[in-house]
Amino acid sequence: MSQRSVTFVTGNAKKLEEVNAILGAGGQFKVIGKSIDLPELQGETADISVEKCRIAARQINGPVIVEDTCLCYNALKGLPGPYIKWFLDRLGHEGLNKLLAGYEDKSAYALCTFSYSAGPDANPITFEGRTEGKIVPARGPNNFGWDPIFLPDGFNETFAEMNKETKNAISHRSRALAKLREYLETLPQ
Ligand SMILES: O=c1nc[nH]c2c1ncn2[C@H]1C[C@H](O)[C@@H](COP(=O)(O)OP(=O)(O)OP(=O)(O)O)O1
Ligand SMILES: [Mg+2]
Repeated sequence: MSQRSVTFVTGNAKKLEEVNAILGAGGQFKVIGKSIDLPELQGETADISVEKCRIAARQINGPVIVEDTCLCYNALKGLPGPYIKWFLDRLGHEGLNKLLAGYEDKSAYALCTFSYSAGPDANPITFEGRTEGKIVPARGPNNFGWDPIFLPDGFNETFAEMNKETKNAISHRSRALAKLREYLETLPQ
């Protein structure tokens, strides 16, 4: 079995670490990280991911994957969604909890949308993964984004408290990557 190389364009080292651990497991795929902070559209998540992917494919001039991650509050009808990066940056974990102070419903979901492009002229294809949970006051190490405030359904530990293997088994990212992997396996070598 020969190994396939996949170029993942992201400005986020933690994402790359997880994609390496998930897609790289088993040795079938070799993930090559390219650190470029790509411009992002406003709008629906799938469109953001697709446009990011087009830009990345042009810059790399070859096959690429990218992803866009959302944190969506049900009480806020899906917001902050794709804008979570800026909400987290300005409000912090406490502010992200306070946003829900006026609501009983603390439920939220993490949504990861990968896009794959075969090259600069190809149309990107998207793969989504979603994990349901709720927003809680921060618990656990503050190593990756909003992990300390996301408590996945069925668990007593936040994403930040659980070990990496557990997060990677149930995360939005791993669910999207399972679909992407299946697709990549159908491509000619
Ligand atoms: O599993 C995760 N657990 C906790 N936090 C996370 C996760 N995944 C992304 N995040 C954070 C990073 C950023 O604050 C925002 C998504 O924004 P997003 O544009 O997708 O990521 P980014 O700009 O850091 O990297 P990229 O260059 O791939 O766009 O949520
Ligand atoms: Mg980004």
